[in-house]
Amino acid sequence: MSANGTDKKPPSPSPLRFSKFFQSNMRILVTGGAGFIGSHLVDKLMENEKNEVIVVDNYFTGTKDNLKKWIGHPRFELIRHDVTETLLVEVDRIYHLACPASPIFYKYNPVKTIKTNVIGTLNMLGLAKRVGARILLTSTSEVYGDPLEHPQNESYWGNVNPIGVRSCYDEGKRVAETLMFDYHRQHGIEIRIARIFNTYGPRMNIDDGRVVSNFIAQAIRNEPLTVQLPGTQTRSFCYVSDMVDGLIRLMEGENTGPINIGNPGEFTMLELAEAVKELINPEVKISMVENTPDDPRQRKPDITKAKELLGWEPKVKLRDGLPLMEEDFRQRLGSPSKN
Ligand SMILES: NC(=O)c1ccc[n+]([C@@H]2O[C@H](COP(=O)([O-])OP(=O)(O)OC[C@H]3O[C@@H](n4cnc5c(N)ncnc54)[C@H](O)[C@@H]3O)[C@@H](O)[C@H]2O)c1
Ligand SMILES: O=C(O)[C@H]1O[C@H](OP(=O)(O)OP(=O)(O)OC[C@H]2O[C@@H](n3ccc(=O)[nH]c3=O)[C@H](O)[C@@H]2O)[C@H](O)[C@@H](O)[C@@H]1O
Repeated sequence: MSANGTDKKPPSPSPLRFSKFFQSNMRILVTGGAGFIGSHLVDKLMENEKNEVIVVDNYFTGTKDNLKKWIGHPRFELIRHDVTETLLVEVDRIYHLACPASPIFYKYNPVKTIKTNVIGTLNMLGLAKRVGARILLTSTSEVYGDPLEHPQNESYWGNVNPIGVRSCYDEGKRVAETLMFDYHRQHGIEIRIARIFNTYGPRMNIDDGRVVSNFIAQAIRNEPLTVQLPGTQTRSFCYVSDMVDGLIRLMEGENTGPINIGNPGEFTMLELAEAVKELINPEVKISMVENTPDDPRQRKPDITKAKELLGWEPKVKLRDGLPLMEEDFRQRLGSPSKN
C-alpha cells in the first residue's frame, strides 16, 4: 500500500509521448494558462529550457496578451479549447487551472461554471489516465465555505451552502477534488491538489470584481474604494510569484495534498482599503456598499502542511506586493507612474 492509500500503479505514458524526434524532458499542459495565475505559471515553467509548455484556454476570462512573449517560441503552443470538450495531447504533467475565478465571472453563467469544474476536470483526468500524466488541480479555499474553524487546515470539511449563488464554484471544486481522489484510488493516477487562498498580482483583470484589483483600479482612477459590508470580513492575500512557487513544489513533490497554499497574513476589507489608500492614493474616499449573498466572513490558511511537506512559505508581504501590482495597473490604465 503506498503512502497515498492505493495499491494501483500509475498508468504508463502513451507510446505517442516518445514519438517526437526532439525530446524535451518534460511536456507540460497548463489549462487556463491565459489567465492570471496560469500565465505567471507559464512564465516560470518556460524559464526551464527542458520544459515544453502547451496552454489550452477558451479566453473566457483570460487573454492571449498575457502570453504574448511566448507566442511563436519553439517550446510553446497555445490552443483555443474549452476543457468541457475532450482533448488529445501527449504530456507528462497537467496543471489544471481552467475555471473562472472571480465571483462576478463564475456567477455569470453558473451552469457553465459547474460544467467546467466537473466535466472539465473529468476530461483532464481522462487525459491523465490515457497518457500516464501527473495532474494538479487548483482547488480553492472556498471549499471551506463560510468556515466555522479558524484558521482553516486541510482536515476541516467546510461549511458550504449547496444551493447558493456561489455553489457552482465551491461545490464544483469540491466535486473536482472528489473526482481527483476517485481517479487516484481507482486508476492509480498521480494527483496533486492545491487549495489556493486569495491570490493577487499583475495581470489580474482590471474590472474583474475581486477586491484587490477593484481597490487598486479605484485608487488609480480616484474613485471611492467600494468596501462591501460589513467590512470586518477577512481574507489572506498571497502574491502571485509565491503562489506559482508553491504550485510547482507541490507538483514535483511526493504529496497528493490537498495542501493549502496561501499567505496567512489576515486583513479585514477595511484594513485592506486603508493600506491601498495609504500606499496608492491618500486622497481617495472609502465607500461602504452592499455585499453579495454567502460571502465568507473570515478566511486564513493554516500552512503547516505546506511548510513541512513542501518546504514552502510565502515571501512577499501585502505592503510589498501592492505597489508591484499598482505599476502594472497604471501601465494598462494609461495612468502615469507616481515616480
Ligand atoms: N486567484 C485566486 O485568488 C484563486 C483562489 C483560489 C483558486 N483559484 C483557482 O486558480 C485557477 C486560476 O485562477 P485565476 O485567478 O488565474 O483566474 P482567471 O480567471 O484569470 O483564469 C482562469 C482561466 O481559465 C480559462 N477558462 C475558464 N473556463 C474555461 C474552460 N471551460 N475551458 C478552457 N479555459 C477556461 C479562462 O479563460 C482563464 O484564462 C482557477 O482554477 C481558480 O479557481 C484562484
Ligand atoms: O481564495 C479563494 O479561495 C477564492 O477567493 C476569491 O473569492 P473572494 O474571497 O470572495 O474574493 P473577492 O471577490 O476578492 O472578495 C473578497 C472580499 O472582498 C470584499 N469586496 C470585494 C470587492 C469589492 O469591491 N469590495 C469588497 O469589499 C468581498 O465582500 C469579500 O468579502 C476568488 O475570487 C475565488 O476565485 C477564489 O477561489
